[in-house]
Amino acid sequence: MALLEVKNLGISFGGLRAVDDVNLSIEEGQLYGLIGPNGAGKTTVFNLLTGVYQPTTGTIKINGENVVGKSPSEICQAGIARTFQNIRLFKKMTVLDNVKTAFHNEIRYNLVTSFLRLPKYFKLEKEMTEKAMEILKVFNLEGEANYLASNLPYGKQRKLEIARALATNPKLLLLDEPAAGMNPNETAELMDTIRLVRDRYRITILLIEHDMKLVSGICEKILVLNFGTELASGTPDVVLNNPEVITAYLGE
Ligand SMILES: Nc1ncnc2c1ncn2[C@@H]1O[C@H](COP(=O)(O)OP(=O)(O)OP(=O)(O)O)[C@@H](O)[C@H]1O
Repeated sequence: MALLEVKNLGISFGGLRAVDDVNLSIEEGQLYGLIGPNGAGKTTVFNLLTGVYQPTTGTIKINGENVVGKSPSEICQAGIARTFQNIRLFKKMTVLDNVKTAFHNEIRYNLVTSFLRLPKYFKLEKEMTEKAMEILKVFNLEGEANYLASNLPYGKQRKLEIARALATNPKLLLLDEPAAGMNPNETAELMDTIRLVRDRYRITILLIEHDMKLVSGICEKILVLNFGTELASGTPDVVLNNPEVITAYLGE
């Protein structure tokens, strides 16, 4: 059974069919790319997968469970986490605290424990700090743990967003243009980090990206959208050499 199984997914905004009859089957552990020209419907697919929008048609199953109709937080608990095209960190919080916010889904202590600073509070805080530091190490951000997120350079802010999404312990991680605004060195390093994250945490990754070097370098399969519909899908070498894809996207 595929980890993510999407069938006949569609949504309309007024008269515009932004996503139409999209099908997607992603195996556990796969690194999958979602590409297409501007306005093709890629971010809308992410918004549908994460419950931000409710589809007009179709089903979205994660490990066989249909998540259509669930709220974004319920979907996060079901195992789908995401990052955004424009960075959405808690800029006035430290790098460490940004990651720790992600644990509040799973680690809970009641108000009294927290208010009275009971021993359980310190124990859980220590555990969360250790777990967050472990994740920051994967992203080479442990040295900046106590910096304010806003003081990190752009490329590192992007990595911190991925670290925070990963801290929710997802089965499926959705990355919306993770390399946007990065220079070639930062992009190359990000590619290694994404591979490492997939291997170390055994998670499945679906990413939207315009950087074709990144897409062909790390994705095992690709789905191309154009005007909200599927234009092509398959391995990068087949898809990126498809004349229709070149005309619609690469040749634009
Ligand atoms: N909330 C909304 N209301 C109305 N139209 C919307 C809404 N969200 C998206 N759209 C429209 O749906 C279409 C698909 O947009 P979407 O942002 O998903 O494209 P995209 O492939 O992610 O583009 P880009 O690469 O530029 O980010 C566009 O025509 C967009 O204007």
